[in-house]
Amino acid sequence: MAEDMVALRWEEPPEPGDGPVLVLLDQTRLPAEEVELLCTDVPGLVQAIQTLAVRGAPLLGLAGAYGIALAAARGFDVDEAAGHLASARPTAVNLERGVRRTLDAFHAAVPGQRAAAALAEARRLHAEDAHGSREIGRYGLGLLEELLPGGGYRLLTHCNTGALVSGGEGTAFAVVRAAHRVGELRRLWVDETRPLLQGARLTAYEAARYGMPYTLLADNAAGSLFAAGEVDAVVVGADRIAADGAVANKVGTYPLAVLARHHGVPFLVVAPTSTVDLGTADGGSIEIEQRPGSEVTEFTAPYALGVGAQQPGAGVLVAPLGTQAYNPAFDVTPPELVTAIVTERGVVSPVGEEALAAMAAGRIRRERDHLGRLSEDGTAMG
Ligand SMILES: CSC[C@@H](O)[C@@H](O)C(=O)COP(=O)(O)O
Repeated sequence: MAEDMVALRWEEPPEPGDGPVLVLLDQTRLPAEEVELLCTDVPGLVQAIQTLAVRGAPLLGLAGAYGIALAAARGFDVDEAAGHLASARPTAVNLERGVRRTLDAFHAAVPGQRAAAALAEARRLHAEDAHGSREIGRYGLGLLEELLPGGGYRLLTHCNTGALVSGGEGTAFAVVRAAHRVGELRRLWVDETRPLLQGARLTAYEAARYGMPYTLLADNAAGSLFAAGEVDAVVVGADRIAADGAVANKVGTYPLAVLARHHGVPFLVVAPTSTVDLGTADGGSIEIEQRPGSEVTEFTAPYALGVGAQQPGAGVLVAPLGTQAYNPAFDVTPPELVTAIVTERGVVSPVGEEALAAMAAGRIRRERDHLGRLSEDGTAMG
């Protein structure tokens, strides 16, 4: 089995006196080439976040956390760095949380120990993410076994949620990996994920790497696939889950949820509890990132997508010059369309405010809660 890709790593200075480096696998260059991007300052990291060289909710959390550690180690103004990093992209709550956690650790330490404390906290988050990802795969597979007892799953996924977004195997893709490992992945349907093609460029890349049976489709081909009865379950990630269970994820997720409901297919959202934001009441309160229209009006070949090459005019125009484009990066799926949310603590189903709050408070009992049914005292029962 192929090794997991390392999406992000911390490199200590080669010589005393040099600063450490945050090394990112530049996701804008995949699948054409595996190129590393070296970040030595906060503006460089902010640019990498905004151009999607580093992306996906859990990895954004790690990038934010290590960004604070980098700022601290290199003697930059850490509070200023935190402001720039946390606001680099607005929708994935993990980014601001990764920044906040590390910043708090930095300030809590005594002077002289602060840079080390920030780095230790970033490393803790990294390890937690890897561990959480394993648990997510386990719970997700358990849920599939329960919902689809015949095995041989045909799963549809959107965007990219694998090792490229995580310290481990990812979120929704960790469930796909778990199904593949036990020989029950009959087909992975990969939505290409317009306009930046995270499905085609990244998920297909990961699926091929791990020898999965996968097929790529244009996003608008999903309807005919459901109609043909070819999808057993949809598995997607999340960028922010509001207190009522509304899910913000890559644009194109909501239409899949509507299709899934129409065709009676389970729609599973897979995310660490760090993506659940009880401070955001509902889907309407989630800020949705709007991206440049040029991502829609122009085609840019993946191998030319490198950081800096995403300026308007860098690609080939596919619409009349001056065309306005609607380009939200995410959409919101209402909780009533979500069959279950799979986290590293267990499965929440049905999705609702009370169940999510109990889960966030750690009151889901492991092993026995695949259906997430709540007992009188708010704990999950099997
Ligand atoms: C675990 S990844 C979950 C989400 O972050 C993922 O589905 C997604 O929408 C990523 O969007 P991106 O714009 O590529 O950062």
